[in-house]
Amino acid sequence: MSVRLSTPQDYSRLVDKYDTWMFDCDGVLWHGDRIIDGVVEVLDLLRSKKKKVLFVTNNATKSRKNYKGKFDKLGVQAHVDEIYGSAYATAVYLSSVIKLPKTNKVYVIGMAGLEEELQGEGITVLGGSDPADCTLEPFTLANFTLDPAVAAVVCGLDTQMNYTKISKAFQYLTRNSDCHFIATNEDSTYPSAEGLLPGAGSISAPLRYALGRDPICTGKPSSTMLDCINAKVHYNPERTIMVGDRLNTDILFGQNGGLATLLVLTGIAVESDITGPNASPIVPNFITSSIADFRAAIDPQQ
Ligand SMILES: C[C@H](OP(=O)(O)O)C(=O)O
Ligand SMILES: [Mg+2]
Repeated sequence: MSVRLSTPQDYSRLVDKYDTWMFDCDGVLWHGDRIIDGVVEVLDLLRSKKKKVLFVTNNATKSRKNYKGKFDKLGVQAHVDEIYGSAYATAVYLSSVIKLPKTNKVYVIGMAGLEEELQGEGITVLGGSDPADCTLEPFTLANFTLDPAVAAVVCGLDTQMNYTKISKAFQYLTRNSDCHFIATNEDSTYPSAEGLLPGAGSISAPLRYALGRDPICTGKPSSTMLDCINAKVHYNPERTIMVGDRLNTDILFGQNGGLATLLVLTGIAVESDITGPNASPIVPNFITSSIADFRAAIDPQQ
């Protein structure tokens, strides 16, 4: 049963109870490039109380460095080592978990931030933002030469998705049975500033359907993202809380990692997801409308 936070004591007690706060980004801190009201004050409150703050996003369109630029632009204090994205988790998964040989290459359906993180791990990338692949020209196999060095296909949110990219990825995944199929994340939608848009899960869907095969997912709720954090940050899971807006990624990620979970209703999840006949079986520990509600925990005497 979830606890609905409501009184100033509820918020101040939660702040006191947890030392490490992991925040999802889209739908919790911002919608696109529009910051959610109250976020700066509440993050400042947590930092003033010496809380560890981490940012854990499934959005693979940006690298950690890109995100640092976004935080700076939005006036949110963040250090690049506090930022964990599914692009980074995917790069670490390829380099350190499956230990992809550096002679191999990766075909990417995704954007520059994902390419940057992969290249940061010494991985050679094909596709992605390459103009030759970002085309609406008809794709024909007669004009395609398979690169035998490609040993993995990575699929993330790609606003330049097209038939050429799906077809090339399909060739790599069907003509080489050992080729890894990896999705940065499986969010069906994501909350832009103007409303919902198809997410990375809707970008990999055509490939899944054509292949009849599911990818390995490296983003939330997969433990890969938490493994990346564990490799860099020391924290006590019992005094750590994951704050998210999507039940089947953020809250499930927190539960899988043995963390407390707080659902906010400023992003994907809506009231009917948590109450009523069609409520999700994924039940957060705590629920509040917005991160801004924690302003009630800011001592007016301070
Ligand atoms: C929605 C998700 O980002 P997050 O909410 O994990 O920051 C994504 O952009 O697919
Ligand atoms: Mg989110």
